[in-house]
Amino acid sequence: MKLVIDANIPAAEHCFGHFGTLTRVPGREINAAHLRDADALIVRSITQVNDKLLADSPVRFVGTCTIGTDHIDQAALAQRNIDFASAPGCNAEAVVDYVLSSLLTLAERDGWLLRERTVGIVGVGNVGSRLQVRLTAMGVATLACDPPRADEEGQAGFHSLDALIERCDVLCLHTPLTREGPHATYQLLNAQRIGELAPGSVLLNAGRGDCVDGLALRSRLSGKGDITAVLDVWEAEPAIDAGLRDLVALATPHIAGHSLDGKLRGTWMIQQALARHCGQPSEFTFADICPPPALASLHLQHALPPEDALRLCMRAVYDVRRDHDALQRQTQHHGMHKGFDDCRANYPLRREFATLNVQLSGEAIALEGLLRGAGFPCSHSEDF
Ligand SMILES: NC(=O)C1=CN([C@@H]2O[C@H](COP(=O)(O)OP(=O)(O)OC[C@H]3O[C@@H](n4cnc5c(N)ncnc54)[C@H](O)[C@@H]3O)[C@@H](O)[C@H]2O)C=CC1
Ligand SMILES: O=C(O)C(=O)[C@H](O)COP(=O)(O)O
Repeated sequence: MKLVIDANIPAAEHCFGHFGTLTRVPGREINAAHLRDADALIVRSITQVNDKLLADSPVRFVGTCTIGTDHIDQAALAQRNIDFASAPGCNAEAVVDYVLSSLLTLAERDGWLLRERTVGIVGVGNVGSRLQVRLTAMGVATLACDPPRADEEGQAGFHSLDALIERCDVLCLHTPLTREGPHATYQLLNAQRIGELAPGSVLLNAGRGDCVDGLALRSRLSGKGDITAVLDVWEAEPAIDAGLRDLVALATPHIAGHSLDGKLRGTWMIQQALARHCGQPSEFTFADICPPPALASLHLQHALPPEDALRLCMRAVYDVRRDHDALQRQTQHHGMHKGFDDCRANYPLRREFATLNVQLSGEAIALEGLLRGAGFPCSHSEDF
């Protein structure tokens, strides 16, 4: 079997080598010529998989090691009888880590407390529901908006987007990009809704760039300048709008889900799907390919203000400011397209909160509920 695979997929040889010959190509460069004699195509989110790409190809399986599928023309695949798999939820925990890191960083910078804010979650699927669970466990009020789920499950527990805009201090977008249907998300946050955001509110988008009208956001930020934005995803990636980048409090290059754990989980899920496609048993578990973290535990032994304790643990694992600084630096030196993609291709090793065990003793034991809620496994230690 011949496989064409995005060069930026970790553990590719380990997961796919036993299926046949691998040709590794940077995701944005994969073209029809690469697929002329390929049997399977394995991508991440930056390869547009459509009729044009598949026109002369014998490919029978396409897998994307990502949650999002808006880069895949699934109708074109179905028409050609090509088996398709994505990796739902693979990096959802990493996105939640990103959101918490961002909100706690802004809270510190601007002098507010997350537990005193109401967070609106738009799109309550794998990412949004995990975010809601963690925030609730941390004592933070949340409101959920998910009209497709509300249609299916009933309205209880769901609110309209307009209600969230009216009632929330923070709005987090975790919707897929869809352009058709009653709940299409293309420019869900349009100029009118951006205009309605209350002064002092925070808008965070870690779904897809096209769900927010970037021009309207730019004009609100540069005009009144009375809201704060966090953007991980952008219109026209990788050639993002420099003006908007400069106005956004935390600007990152589509890396919210880029934990090693999340990427490996995506690779592993697609390896399983390819094994099913080939009628082969899957040969290894996720634990076989996921290495132990370099930092496995830390010990807190004295009382700390709760959000300081959270930031301490969080930054031992992941600090969103590093990704913000890298995007500024790389795009200023290399231009938008190259700078944005370089940050992603050379992304430093990042693990998830769940890989850090927080040992607690003395007065710090009182922090257990909060830290567990935020996603850190905790244990008690009397050894120090
Ligand atoms: N920034 C990043 O690195 C990452 C971004 N993503 C993006 O986040 C999106 C969401 O991820 P998951 O939660 O795992 O997907 P999911 O498919 O589990 O959940 C998406 C939810 O959004 C809801 N939804 C659809 N249209 C809506 C609308 N108009 N208003 C409100 N809710 C709506 C759906 O009903 C569903 O519950 C992905 O589709 C992907 O585009 C995912 C992973 C990483
Ligand atoms: O899973 C998704 O959906 C994502 O957006 C990915 O985490 C983004 O990763 P890349 O494929 O863009 O590296």
